[in-house]
Amino acid sequence: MIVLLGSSGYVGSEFARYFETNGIDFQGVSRTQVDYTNRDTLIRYLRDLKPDFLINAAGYTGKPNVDACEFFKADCLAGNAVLPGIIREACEATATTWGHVSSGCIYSGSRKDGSGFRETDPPNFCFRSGDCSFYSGSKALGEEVLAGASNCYIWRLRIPFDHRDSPRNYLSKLMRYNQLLDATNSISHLGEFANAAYQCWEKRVEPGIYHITNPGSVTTRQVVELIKRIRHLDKTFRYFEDEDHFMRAAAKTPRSNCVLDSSKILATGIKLTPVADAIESSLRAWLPDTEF
Ligand SMILES: NC(=O)C1=CN([C@@H]2O[C@H](COP(=O)(O)OP(=O)(O)OC[C@H]3O[C@@H](n4cnc5c(N)ncnc54)[C@H](OP(=O)(O)O)[C@@H]3O)[C@@H](O)[C@H]2O)C=CC1
Ligand SMILES: Cc1cn([C@H]2C[C@H](O)[C@@H](COP(=O)(O)OP(=O)(O)O[C@H]3O[C@@H](C)C(=O)[C@@H](O)[C@H]3O)O2)c(=O)[nH]c1=O
Repeated sequence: MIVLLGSSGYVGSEFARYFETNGIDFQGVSRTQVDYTNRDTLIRYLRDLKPDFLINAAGYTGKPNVDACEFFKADCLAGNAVLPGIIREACEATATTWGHVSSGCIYSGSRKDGSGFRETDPPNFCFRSGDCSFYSGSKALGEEVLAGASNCYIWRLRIPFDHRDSPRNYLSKLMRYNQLLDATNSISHLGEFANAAYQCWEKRVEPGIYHITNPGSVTTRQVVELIKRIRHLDKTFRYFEDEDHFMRAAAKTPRSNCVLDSSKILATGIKLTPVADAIESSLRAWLPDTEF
């Protein structure tokens, strides 16, 4: 059986859906049921339950976006930097193998030759490198806390999207923002992310860091072209002149826009659809949310 921390959240709900769809036995856990932010409580819980595997989909993202992390720094550090350390200690004390949902937002740009960052590249959008968002800094710290953990997968997710219209879905955001930042990004189909992360455990892939982004990268303009062509949206999309304009007009903190190399996970045999194809199928299967 799998323990799923943070099952009430956007990413946690996707893992829960995946387990339900595939008939996989799991227990979703919320802090209101078991205070998994307390190490002794978590150890007791794991000793009683003896799960085969634990997934940490809990953390602090800020709502509606990472700008909010600039105002709730203690929550952000507690959820993203301290909590992974508590889970590590509890999993080591109970010999539980586990996986942690991290973020690719600890990078900015691409490698000097234009290729995507690999898992071996040090973060360049974190507290140690200087300019970064508080969110990204806290996620990079969370990974530092996990350095050397032998029984742990670190899965880097980025700017999730799928066919479900939602305030957290990147495609929904692009359809609704008043103005867009043109940037180049590697991004993750949320369902494929949950599948690939679980497959790491199922196939007993070597623990360590994995970029789980759909192969390739896309510019904002390319995604908008797909939205226009497939969703026939009657909207004029406007763009910020540059990042400075974006920062002045719409953001409190800089965003990570980056390209990641996902060849490490692909080399394990785990499949991910090329990014443009994954976006296209999400838009074709689009489930609009009229209340949002
Ligand atoms: N959404 C995104 O765009 C991306 C998210 N991620 C990472 O995925 C993880 C989950 O994100 P997402 O599902 O979007 O987040 P949500 O806010 O939707 O859900 C996170 C869940 O974490 C639990 N939690 C535990 N500690 C805290 C805390 N200190 N503050 C807030 N919530 C806490 C809560 O569950 P409960 O109270 O029920 O226990 C909450 O529902 C995070 O680590 C995030 O960094 C990575 C890349 C992209
Ligand atoms: C606010 C805003 C953002 N953008 C762009 C900037 C960026 O490229 C993209 C996403 O920015 P947002 O502010 O919507 O989302 P943001 O909160 O930065 O999203 C991030 O959340 C955390 C939890 C992660 O880990 C990331 O992977 C990523 O999903 O949209 C616009 O084009 N226009 C806007 O008005």
